[in-house]
Amino acid sequence: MAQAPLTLAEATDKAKELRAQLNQYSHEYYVADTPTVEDYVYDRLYKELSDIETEYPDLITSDSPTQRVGGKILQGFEKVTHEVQMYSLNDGFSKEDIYDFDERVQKLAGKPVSYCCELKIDGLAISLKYENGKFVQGATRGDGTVGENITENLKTVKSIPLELKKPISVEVRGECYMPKQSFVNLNKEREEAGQDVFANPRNAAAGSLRQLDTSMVAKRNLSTFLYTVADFGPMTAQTQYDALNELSEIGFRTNPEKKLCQTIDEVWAYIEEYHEKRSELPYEIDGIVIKTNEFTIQDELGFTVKAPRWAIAYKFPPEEAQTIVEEIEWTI
Ligand SMILES: NC(=O)c1cc2c(=O)c3cc(F)ccc3oc2nc1N
Repeated sequence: MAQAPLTLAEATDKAKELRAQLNQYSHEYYVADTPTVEDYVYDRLYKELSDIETEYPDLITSDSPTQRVGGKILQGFEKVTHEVQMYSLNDGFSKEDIYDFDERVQKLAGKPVSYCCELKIDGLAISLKYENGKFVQGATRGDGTVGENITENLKTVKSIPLELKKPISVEVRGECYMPKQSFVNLNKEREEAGQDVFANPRNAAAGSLRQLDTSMVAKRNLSTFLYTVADFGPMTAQTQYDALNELSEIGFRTNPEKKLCQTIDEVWAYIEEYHEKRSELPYEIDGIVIKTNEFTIQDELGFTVKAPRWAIAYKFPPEEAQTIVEEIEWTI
């Protein structure tokens, strides 16, 4: 039976309730990877909200899940200057490089140092700015000082919160990537449509974020892992390991495979462990990032012109691209 139309007051309350419920379900699904409801439950509530917003467009808010579908055609991407430089990482390619890094760091720090180890996600570095908890700007790294404003495209990436769990102003950085399975599906579609295929998930993610039609980006199933706090605002973490947990607490998706290592031997064991596990992961990694864990040590060691002295990226030898695709096709 058709429901009696809602009054504006009823619609306002109902829209608020639906937004909160849908954003919670979306956080569980896209950020925490722990969905609690079936898709049809989400879809039914989404349609209810969408119908209310169609009836009362003034009720649409910037954090409404209906704003995720894109639908804007951009004229181009404006330039954004990073107030906090977005550096790159120095690379290491051998066990010796990693032990030399440890020797340099211990010497500079003048004491034993613990390391936070993270998988090196093979995607596109992004910077996200929030004011009073609301997502206001997203940008690419660019040359580290000037990047491109891709806010509208990043709004369609479901794991990027449009509103944080706390109304704080922060700037965070991380990687936007395309899961392996999405990459295979996208290339299959493109091949069937007679289009060029992407060489790897990183290129596919970069190509997706450069789309001027935001509804195209929404369909690319991009995701994120956040790993750096550039402007802390009221965040209190004193170590990289704690910062990752704090990022997760305020609503960001962070990578669960991190490890706090007390010695470089533990770091090397972690590198070997994930070199083995690499092909089982649902996303591409091209190595391991090793960072001194304490921020006081990071501040002491500082940066060269190009990169932090307190971190190094161990790069895995390139995996045969074909084996990745063959392995996934086998699982379809
Ligand atoms: N691709 C990555 O998964 C990843 C990349 C970086 C960086 O590029 C990076 C660059 C800096 F100047 C400092 C810390 C960083 O930490 C990082 N941590 C990560 N997990």
